Amino acid sequence: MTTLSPDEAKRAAAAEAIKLVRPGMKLGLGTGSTARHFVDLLGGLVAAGLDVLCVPTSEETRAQAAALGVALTTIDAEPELDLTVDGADEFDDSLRLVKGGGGALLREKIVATASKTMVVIADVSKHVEIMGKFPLPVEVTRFGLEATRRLIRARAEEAGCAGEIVLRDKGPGQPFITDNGNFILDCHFGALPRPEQLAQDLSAIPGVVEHGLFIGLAKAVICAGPGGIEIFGRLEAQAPP
Ligand SMILES: O=C[C@H](O)[C@H](O)[C@H](O)COP(=O)(O)O
Repeated sequence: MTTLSPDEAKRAAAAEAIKLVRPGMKLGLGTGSTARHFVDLLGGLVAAGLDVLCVPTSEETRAQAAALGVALTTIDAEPELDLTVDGADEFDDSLRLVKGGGGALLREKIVATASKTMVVIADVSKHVEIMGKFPLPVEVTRFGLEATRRLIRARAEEAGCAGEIVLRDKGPGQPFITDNGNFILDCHFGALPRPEQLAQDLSAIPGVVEHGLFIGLAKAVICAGPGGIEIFGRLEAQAPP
C-alpha cells in the first residue's frame, strides 16, 4: 500500500478528476491548494492540445490558469458549464460541504450552481462524520458588520449551534477582503446539528452575501488518502459536450 502525503493525496484526487475532462467542455475551476493541482494538470493537457474553455472561481485561479495558457471566459459569457472541479474544507457522507477557507465561496457557489456537474477533490482529512469541524465562513457586506454578526449568532442558536464569530484578517488590523470586496466572518460553531436549517436561515440575513455551506451541489467527492482513492456519491462518465 502506497502512503501518500496530504499534498500527494490532493494531487492524486486531482489526477482522478482530470479523467472526467473531455474536449470542448466548459469547465469551472475551483480555488485552493487542491484545485490548484487540478488546474496544473489541466494546463499540461492544454499544452498538449486539449481544447476547453474555463471559468475561474477566484482571481488567484484566474492568474494560475492564464499563466498555463488555459482559455478563460466569464460566467456571464458562459452561464452554463459542463463540469466544475473544486476542493472543500470538509465534506460528509451526504456530500454536504463546507467551503470558503480561501475566501472564494461566493464565486465558487455561483459557478458550481451553474454547472451540470460539480465534483469535489479532497484528501481524506476533509472527510467528517458531523459537519462543523472547520469554522464556517460567511461572506458579509462591510456595511452593517456588527448588526449582521448579531443576526448570524441569533440564527445559529436557533439552528442549535453557537460559538465565536471572528472577522477574518490578513494581518494585524487588516481585514481580509474577498474578490467581491466583502468581509468574511469565520463562525467557530463546532458541530452543526441542522446544516440545512442553518444554511436557509443564514441566506435570509440581509448582510449575508453567501455562506460556505454547499448542500445538494456536489455529485461526487473524489477523496484520496493513504489507502488510495475513494469515491463518495456517483462519478458518472462525462458525456462529450
Ligand atoms: O475558498 C476556498 C475554497 O472553498 C477551497 O476550495 C477550500 O478552502 C479548500 O481549499 P484547500 O484545497 O486548500 O484545502
